Amino acid sequence: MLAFAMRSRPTAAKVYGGLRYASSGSVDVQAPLNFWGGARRKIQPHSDSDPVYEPSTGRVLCRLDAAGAPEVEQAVQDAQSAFAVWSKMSGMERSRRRREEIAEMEVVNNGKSITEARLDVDSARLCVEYYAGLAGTLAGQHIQLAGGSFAYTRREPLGVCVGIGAWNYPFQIAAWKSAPALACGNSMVFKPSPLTPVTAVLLAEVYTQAGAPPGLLNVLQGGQETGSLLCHHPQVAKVSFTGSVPTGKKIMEMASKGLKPVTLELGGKSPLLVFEDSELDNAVKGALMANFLSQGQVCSNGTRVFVQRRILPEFLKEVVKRTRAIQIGDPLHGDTRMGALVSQPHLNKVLGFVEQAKQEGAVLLCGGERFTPSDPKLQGGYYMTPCVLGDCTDDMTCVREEIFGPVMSVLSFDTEEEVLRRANDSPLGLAAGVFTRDVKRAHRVVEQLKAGSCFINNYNITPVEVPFGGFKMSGIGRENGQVTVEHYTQLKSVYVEMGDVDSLF
Ligand SMILES: NC(=O)C1=CN([C@@H]2O[C@H](COP(=O)(O)OP(=O)(O)OC[C@H]3O[C@@H](n4cnc5c(N)ncnc54)[C@H](O)[C@@H]3O)[C@@H](O)[C@H]2O)C=CC1
Repeated sequence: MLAFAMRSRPTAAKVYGGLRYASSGSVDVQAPLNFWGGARRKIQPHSDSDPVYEPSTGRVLCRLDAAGAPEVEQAVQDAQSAFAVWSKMSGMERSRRRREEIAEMEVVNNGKSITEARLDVDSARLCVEYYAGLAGTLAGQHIQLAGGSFAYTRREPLGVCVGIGAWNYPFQIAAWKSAPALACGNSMVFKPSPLTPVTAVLLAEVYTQAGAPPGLLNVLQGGQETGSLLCHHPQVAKVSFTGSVPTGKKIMEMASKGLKPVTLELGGKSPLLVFEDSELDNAVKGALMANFLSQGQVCSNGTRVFVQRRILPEFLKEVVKRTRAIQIGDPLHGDTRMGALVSQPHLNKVLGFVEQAKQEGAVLLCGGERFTPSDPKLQGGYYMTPCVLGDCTDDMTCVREEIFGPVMSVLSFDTEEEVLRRANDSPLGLAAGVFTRDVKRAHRVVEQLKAGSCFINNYNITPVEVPFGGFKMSGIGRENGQVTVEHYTQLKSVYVEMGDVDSLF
C-alpha cells in the first residue's frame, strides 16, 4: 500500500499569506494544461489554438490546446486503469490518500477578487476533506430473510465519470465534482471551460502529489467538441455538468444515448424576499451577497429582490450607498471587492441587459456602466460598476432572464401570498432567500418556495455538508452533502441462501 504522509492542515493565513504576484498583468501560463496518467501533457493542437484572456487586463494569458479524439481516448483509458485499482480499495484506504495540502493559488484566469478566490480554494479543500471523511462510511445494508437466509447491498462505484465545468468557479467546480466521485471509488476525466483552463490541472497535481494513482483525475481542455467526445465515449459511466440550461439539455440528450446518469447544475433567476419585519442591516448585506459575489457571475444569485413596500425607500437608500462603495479594480489587490467580468463579449452582454432594462422602464439607481481602472495595465480589462435597478416589474427582461453579471433588480410587494406567487413564477428554481424576524413566516414561506437551496436570513452560503442543486430547469441531482454519494455509486443487492433450493421443477 502506498503510504500517504499526513501533513498538518495549513491555516488559510499560511496558505495565502504572501501573494506571488503583486498586481495583475505579470503572470504567464506556459506549462501544458492537459493532464492525464498523472502528468501534464503537451499536445499537438488539432486546429488553431484559441487565445485565453486575463480578464483583469485583457492580455492573452495562454493558448487553449483543445483535446481531440486521440487525447480523449488516452485520458479515458488512463481513467479506466486507475479505476481498476482504485475501486478495489476500501473507503478508508481511499480517504488516507486524499488528505492534501492546498497550495497558494491565484485565480488570474477568472478575474474574481483574490479574497473570493481564497474562499473558493478553501471550499475546494473542505470538499475534498469532507468526502475523504465520508469515504470510510460507505456501507451497504444487511437484510434478514426467512429461514436464516439474508441479503446484503453493496454500494459500488460507477466507473469513469466525466466532469464538465463552467467558467465562474473553475477550481471549486473541479473539486465539487472530483472529490465525491473519487471518494466513491470512481475515476474522472474533467473538462474545464475553455475560458478558464488554468486551475483544474492544479487540482489534478494536488491529487497526484497526495498519492492518487496516475489516471485518477485527468484534465482535458477544449470546448463543445471535446465535451461531446467525452459524453459519447462508451466507457464513460456518468456525466456531471455545471453550466447553462441549453448546454445542460444537450448533455442529457448525449448521455441518454448510452443511458448514462447525469448530474446537472444549471442556471437560476432566484428570488430574495425581504419582509418589512426584517433586520434591515442584515437584509441589505444579504442582498449584496446575493448579487455581487464573483462580479454577479454566480448561478445561485438572488437577482430578483422583492422588498415589502413600507421599507422599500429605506432599503434602496442603504443598498445603493453600499453598492456605490464597492471597491472595483485589480483582482489581485487585497482590498478589491469586485474584479473583472470573465470576457469582453460577456461584459457587453451584461451592459446590454442594463440598457434594455432602462428602455423597458426600470430606473437605474446606480452603476451599470463600463469601468476603467486608473492603472494603465488594467485599462483593457472587463470591468463594470455594480448596478441596482429600481421600479422593476415581473415582465421585464432583467427580471425574467439570467444576466450573470452584477445587476440587482428590485421589485416591491404587499402581501406574503402575492410575493410567493411572483417568486415562483419562473421556469428556474435553483435558490431562494427570505429575510424576516418572524420564525413561523420564514418556515412557512420556505416550504412554498420552489427552489432547491433556500436561505433564511442569509444568502449564498454553501457549506459542503449541505446538498446543493436545483428544482425545475435549474438541474438534476445534487452536489455536496451525503446524498451525492448516491449520485456517484450504484447499488448491488446480493441474495444469500442458507437452506436448500426449493425448486418448482
Ligand atoms: N447550478 C450551478 O451550480 C451553476 C450553474 N452555472 C451556469 O453556467 C452558465 C455559465 O457558464 P458557461 O460556461 O457559459 O456555460 P456553458 O453551458 O456555455 O458551458 C459549460 C461547459 O459546457 C461545455 N460545453 C458547451 N457545449 C457543449 C456541448 N455541446 N457538449 C459538451 N460540453 C459542452 C463548455 O465548454 C463548458 O465547459 C450560467 O448559465 C450559470 O447559471 C454556473 C455555475 C454554477
